[in-house]
Amino acid sequence: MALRAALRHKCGLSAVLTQLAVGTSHGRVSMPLLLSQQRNRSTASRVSVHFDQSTGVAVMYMQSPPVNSLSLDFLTEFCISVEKLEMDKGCRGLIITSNQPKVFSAGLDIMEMYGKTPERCGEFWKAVQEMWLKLYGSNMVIISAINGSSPAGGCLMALTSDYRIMADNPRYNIGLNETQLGIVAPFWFKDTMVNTVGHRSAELSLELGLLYSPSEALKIGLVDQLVPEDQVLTTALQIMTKWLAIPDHARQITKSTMRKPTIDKLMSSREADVQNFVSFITRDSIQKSLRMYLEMLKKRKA
Ligand SMILES: CCC/C=C/C(=O)SCCNC(=O)CCNC(=O)[C@H](O)C(C)(C)COP(=O)([O-])OP(=O)([O-])OC[C@H]1O[C@@H](n2cnc3c(N)ncnc32)[C@H](O)[C@@H]1OP(=O)([O-])[O-]
Repeated sequence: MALRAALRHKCGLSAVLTQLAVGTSHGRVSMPLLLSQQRNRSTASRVSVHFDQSTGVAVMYMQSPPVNSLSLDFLTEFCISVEKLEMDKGCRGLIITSNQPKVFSAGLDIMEMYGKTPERCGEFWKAVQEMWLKLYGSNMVIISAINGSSPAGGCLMALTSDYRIMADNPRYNIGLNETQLGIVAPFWFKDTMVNTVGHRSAELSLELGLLYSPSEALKIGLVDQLVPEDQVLTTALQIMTKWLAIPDHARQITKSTMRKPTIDKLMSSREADVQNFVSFITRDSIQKSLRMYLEMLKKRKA
């Protein structure tokens, strides 16, 4: 009851305490749950958060069909959910995974960058920054349970985690493939990649817009562990237990020491970064590249 009241007080949003049992398909496990998320009256929730108070671990399922692309609506709901967990002192660990088949996240929603006004593009980019800041600077242990492909912004999301576990399925890929769309990953995408795989691998990866198979991603350190597809979430829960055995304050200060310079760099230039994105993405030549890429995606499907 106290937690329920606290959540209401802190978030100003409805928090629903409920006991649920989650099925065992797609690597999901059964556990008692606290479901705490924003309810949207007109649309289905794009994220679903299952919080086990007894372990202090929340599992966040992205469920925005068809491919969990990061639209403004998705990012808004996602950030509210992360913020609520961050404010809940009982929540020490967060696992991010997907409820969509074959895809973790297709990255930024291309339709948010194509044919939109500069104002709308700016609003969208602020939301992308917000997602990165919330995840990369989180006090929680964050583990990505990557149960499908994860290109571009999907890869960025995974890169913000403390640990990445990917399904060992050669049909999936992960990487910052922005140059293949004719667009440029901003400095903070690049810095997050460099911090993870080192300068040379990041340089090759970003310039060529490489998408890596799970085994290639493991080789360069883009992911930390591969497991059979049906074990991604259960492994994430096991690994989380190890991370939570470290005293929070020591781990959090260490994490902050590692990440603060990268975070400060964006914090000190957020507005300039928005202006830079808007002027770049609204160029005719970039809009043409995006249109061609969208057509290619449709053709590939046909
Ligand atoms: C400076 C900026 C930095 C930018 C960073 C980014 O993240 S840029 C983003 C870079 N991202 C990429 O390059 C990833 C591009 N996507 C893919 O490579 C594949 O979709 C997949 C591997 C994620 C899933 O394969 P699959 O065979 O399971 O699925 P499928 O291919 O059949 O697609 C189903 C439907 O979803 C649609 N749609 C897909 N992605 C996006 C999107 N991001 N957005 C919007 N829509 C998207 C697709 O058109 C199709 O629509 P339709 O025809 O039904 O109306």
